[in-house]
Amino acid sequence: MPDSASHLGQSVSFDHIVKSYPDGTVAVAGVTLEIEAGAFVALVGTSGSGKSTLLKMINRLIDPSEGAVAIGDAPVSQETPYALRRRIGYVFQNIGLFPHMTVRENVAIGLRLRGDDEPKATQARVAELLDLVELPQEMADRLPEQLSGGQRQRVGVARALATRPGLLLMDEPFGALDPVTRDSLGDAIRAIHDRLGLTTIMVTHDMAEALLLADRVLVMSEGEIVADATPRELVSGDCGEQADALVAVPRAQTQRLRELEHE
Ligand SMILES: Nc1ncnc2c1ncn2[C@@H]1O[C@H](COP(=O)(O)OP(=O)(O)OP(=O)(O)O)[C@@H](O)[C@H]1O
Repeated sequence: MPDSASHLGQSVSFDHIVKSYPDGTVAVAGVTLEIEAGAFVALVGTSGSGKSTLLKMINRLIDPSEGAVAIGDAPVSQETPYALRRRIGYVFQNIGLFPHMTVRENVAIGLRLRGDDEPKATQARVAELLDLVELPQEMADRLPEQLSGGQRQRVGVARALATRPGLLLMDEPFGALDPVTRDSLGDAIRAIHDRLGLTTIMVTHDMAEALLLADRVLVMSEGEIVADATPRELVSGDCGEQADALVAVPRAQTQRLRELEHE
């Protein structure tokens, strides 16, 4: 059960979205889809398939050339990018913490920007967020350079959730991490998603990660969604050539590990 009504996930819709650039590149070539409130969706595909472009059109880091994106019933184009981003959590690879600010200051930055900086309340909220991302409280006074890569990503998640957004966007959030850290952070994110009742959209090129964490997997190729299926459906096959090729990678690895066990 979600523990905080104020986070409440929202639906996201893409209506005939195209993004093309002056040099003729078509990054997104006509995407229409609806992501239901509360879903954990993974966007997978090979490099250059348009995943990041599609994600960044939700928080207006990129505006579409054609079509409309909406959160709930509200078109994102009607809100200023600044206002929009204050209510959408965004986590990306190498999270971009401010190096001269402590963990506490980094986590609280969104609260401060909206004028919500009463010291006691901020302190309490930061403590709550550190608990949520399973970081020890004593790390609040450290600088980012005094943390491991995985710990820094956890700070990034805490910062993204500080203002209680209902929507969490993640672009390769575990990209730079070792496999063990990646795995435990993935589990932590999924638990946070469930606990807060968020809508989460995660870009990854790792099909295994998508299959293990998401409820629904969208496969992109050359700017189009070529498969839209649950992990179970993807593993069963028949979700199209590109999807099958991506699923074949973790499948072959699992098979090889099984063989090693019996050698
Ligand atoms: N400013 C730009 N001008 C021209 N083409 C661009 C621009 N930005 C992105 N592209 C192109 O748009 C396509 C989609 O890029 P995008 O970053 O969305 O892919 P991606 O699937 O997220 O890739 P990756 O997994 O490598 O991050 C790519 O071919 C990229 O080169």
